[in-house]
Amino acid sequence: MQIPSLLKITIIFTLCVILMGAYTRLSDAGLGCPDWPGCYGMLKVPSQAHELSQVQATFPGHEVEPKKAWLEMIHRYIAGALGLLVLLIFILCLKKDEAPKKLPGLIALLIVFQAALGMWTVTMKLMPVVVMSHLIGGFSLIALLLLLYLRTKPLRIPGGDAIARKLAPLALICLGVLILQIIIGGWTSSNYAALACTTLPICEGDWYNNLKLAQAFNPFQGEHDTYEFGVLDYASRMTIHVVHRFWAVVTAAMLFWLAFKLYQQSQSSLLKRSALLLVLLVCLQVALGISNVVLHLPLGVAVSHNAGAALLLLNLVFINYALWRKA
Ligand code: HEM
Repeated sequence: MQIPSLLKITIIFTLCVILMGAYTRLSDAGLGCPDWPGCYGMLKVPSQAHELSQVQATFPGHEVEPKKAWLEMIHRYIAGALGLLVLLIFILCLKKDEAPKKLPGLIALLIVFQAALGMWTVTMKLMPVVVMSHLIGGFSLIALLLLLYLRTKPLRIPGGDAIARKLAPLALICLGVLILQIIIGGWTSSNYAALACTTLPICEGDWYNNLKLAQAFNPFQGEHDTYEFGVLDYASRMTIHVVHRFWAVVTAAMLFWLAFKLYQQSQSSLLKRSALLLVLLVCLQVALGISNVVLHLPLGVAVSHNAGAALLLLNLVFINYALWRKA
């Protein structure tokens, strides 16, 4: 199989792993298996009588919840399969003279680090800074895979669009703004701050005087037996939520501006289509964010909000690549 085809499959597979991770976390199944890499020390979820009595002996006080444990194990197995795909891509790139070497090497290192973050997510009992880093690791992985795909593909992307090329710095700033919004989103979900503010357009009560920025964004939250369901007080959670909403306004405005400029100035139909897709994705993402609040975080909407963020990131990586690429 050709490297670009393999990369295409791997990118789609990575999106599935990211969504499965979000589904697992939102189903409160992140600690479905309290150990790593096995589940209660086994390759599959313990279900037989003798396995359950072994669990009682090695994990006293723990009760196996099959649904949660399976979600966690399926996520681990498909993430393992993704690791093998990434390794295969790395080997194929090493073998092929004209293929890039550094980028696949970086991706291979990233997936090893991502596996370590997956382990720490469990062993450090859902510590928010680890959970958020794991989410960012997944997003970085899919973005770098797309970059590699674009670099290995015989390109039909315009490189000589001199007018649109002037928009490259704006596109890069927009990418930075979006990445920050994704990080704040990850911080919102890993601190269980989604429902700390349920009115629109801003929070209930005297929210402005209750903002606690320093506490809300302190990555060190002290020692706790578990961070499941969050350890921050209400005001800090509300602050995180408010910042995510405010930065969403900045993000949406910047991305709309980029899309408008790109559509207006680009000579290429591919870039014009990317600009239209950007507008569509921003509208969808904001609508899903608002639905998260109004409908009290239904699983399907929350997972779709995660997918929307990943697609926005991919679109902006593509636009940046097309604009920054040498003619
Ligand atoms: C460009 C706009 C936006 C982007 C890129 C974005 C991105 C994200 C990301 C990446 C997450 C973490 C998802 C996860 O951990 O699975 C998140 C969470 C969240 N976002 Fe947004 N978001 C945007 C706009 C909004 C808006 C406008 C609202 C509400 C008015 C909103 C409400 C939320 C809520 C409530 C969560 C927490 C969900 C949870 O606990 O799983 N977002 N966002």
